[in-house]
Amino acid sequence: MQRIVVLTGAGISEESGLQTFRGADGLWNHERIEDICTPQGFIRDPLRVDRFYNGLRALLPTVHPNAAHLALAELERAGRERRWDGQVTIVTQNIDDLHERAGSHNVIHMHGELLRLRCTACHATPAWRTDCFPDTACPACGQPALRPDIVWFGEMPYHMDIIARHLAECDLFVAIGTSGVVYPAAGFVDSVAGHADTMLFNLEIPSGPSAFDQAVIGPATRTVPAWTR
Ligand SMILES: CC(C)NC(=O)[C@H](Cc1c[nH]c2ccccc12)NC(=O)[C@H](CCCC/N=C(/NCCC(=O)O)S[C@H]1O[C@H](COP(=O)(O)OP(=O)(O)OC[C@H]2O[C@@H](n3cnc4c(N)ncnc43)[C@H](O)[C@@H]2O)[C@@H](O)[C@H]1O)NC(=O)OCc1ccccc1
Repeated sequence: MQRIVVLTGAGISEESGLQTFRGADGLWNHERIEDICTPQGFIRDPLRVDRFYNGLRALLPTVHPNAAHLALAELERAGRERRWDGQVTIVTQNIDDLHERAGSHNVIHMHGELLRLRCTACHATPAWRTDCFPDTACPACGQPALRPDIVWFGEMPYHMDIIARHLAECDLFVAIGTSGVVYPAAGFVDSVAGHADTMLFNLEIPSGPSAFDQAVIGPATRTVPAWTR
């Protein structure tokens, strides 16, 4: 049984029409990380943070999974139906729902999900609704303590124990569409060195010596289906 862990970043959703963070027209070119993607920024100006994520939430119904998302979902299905002796686990840094909409089930959102909220009082994670604002009462405890269920800088990513187990057991680690700048995700390739082969699918070779055994350069909608076929 081949065990594959696939780490995905904003680059896999770029051809679906979702901006990346650091590309030419990246999200971080228009907003300061400190204002939008830190707990301090949310405390300082929750409406501004809400406006930013509502902008992304409004986009989501207008975009669709692309050939790279669909290829990964098909690979998972082939494993489940024993057409291939293997298992795929997707660990995504993305907060969009395109992997699930493509049909993938084994998806771990280490940085949270755009369509979820989290109550800082009772830790419930209700689904986001259009009529939700920072002062909306939590449906579980009634406290006005809801925030986006997104991992911001300085906060511990989700499911790190499950992710660590999958990384320890995998024999192939694949990274797709990520710049390898943000930790702990950027350190996963080093953590599997010695027990797994490693492949990178990206538009460009990241700077510095590549930690990957193999790099496949090009748009993910072309390179990923060619790899899974
Ligand atoms: C900037 C960096 C140096 N800072 C960090 O890493 C920090 C601090 C830190 C921790 N450890 C360290 C070690 C060293 C240095 C710093 C640190 N890390 C943290 O704060 C993390 C949390 C980080 C998570 C922050 N949240 C995000 N996202 C959610 C929000 C949101 O989404 O709005 S990060 C966000 O940026 C990250 C990078 O983005 P990418 O997805 O890689 O996108 P990017 O635009 O950068 O690149 C796109 C790539 O795709 C390629 N591409 C483009 N188009 C295509 C295409 N068509 N096809 C193929 N490829 C393509 C491009 O070539 C490019 O390479 C992703 O993780 C993404 O989720 N938390 C934590 O460490 O907690 C500790 C802790 C421990 C105990 C207890 C408490 C706390």
